Amino acid sequence: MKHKVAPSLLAADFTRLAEEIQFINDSEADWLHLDVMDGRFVPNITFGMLMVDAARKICNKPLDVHLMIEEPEKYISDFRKAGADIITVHIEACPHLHRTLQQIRETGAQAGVALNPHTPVSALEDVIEDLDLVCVMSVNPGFGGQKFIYNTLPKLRRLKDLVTVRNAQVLIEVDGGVGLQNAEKILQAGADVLVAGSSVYKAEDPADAVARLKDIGGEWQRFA
Ligand SMILES: O=C(CO)[C@@H](O)[C@H](O)COP(=O)(O)O
Ligand SMILES: [Fe+2]
Repeated sequence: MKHKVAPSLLAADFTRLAEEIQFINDSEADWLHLDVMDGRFVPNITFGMLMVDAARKICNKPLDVHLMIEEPEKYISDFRKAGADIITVHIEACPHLHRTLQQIRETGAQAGVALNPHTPVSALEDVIEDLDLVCVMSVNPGFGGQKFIYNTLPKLRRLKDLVTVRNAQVLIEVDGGVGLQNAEKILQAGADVLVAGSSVYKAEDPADAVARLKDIGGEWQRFA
């Protein structure tokens, strides 16, 4: 399966939001990634369901909503109604993760769980079958434009092994500091989805940046 690229709107020019969302339709991007932050789970506040709702009206590709919020279970149905296709919660914010994942799937959305850099892959052993996506954070969540944490690569290999051994239908997403300089290594370590904020939206030619990210690893993936 060819990997997916999901530009993160956080790095877009907010004075030209409609165009920046429309760009997803016109480029080779697979999904639009939306970073919801509450100022409690992470030390930053971004946007909520109104932005998801606005993006839904413009974007004709799946909306990948990354909830960096406490008590995400309170807002899942609102984000689904706003148009989220994939809803990802943080394992560190979910004392009843299994119930929260069921809640997401009951809305009809795909269920994702994100792991902060310090959270081990082993934390997923008992929920791997209840997931559609695992988002491996390769920066500490809260801000765009941070440096990729290289320990993420062995972590991805451990996650890929777990998914393979359990034959789980789970996509592995990597989020934070992803760009042309490291994408091939990330894909080789097992990623299926690259989230890319700054490396796409801050590029001179964002459509070309997406095309190049999509093109990486073409050969070894085809023969893998
Ligand atoms: O969730 C987050 C950050 O918390 C990410 O989605 C970033 O928004 C990705 O941006 P870059 O690191 O690619 O600039
Ligand atoms: Fe994100």
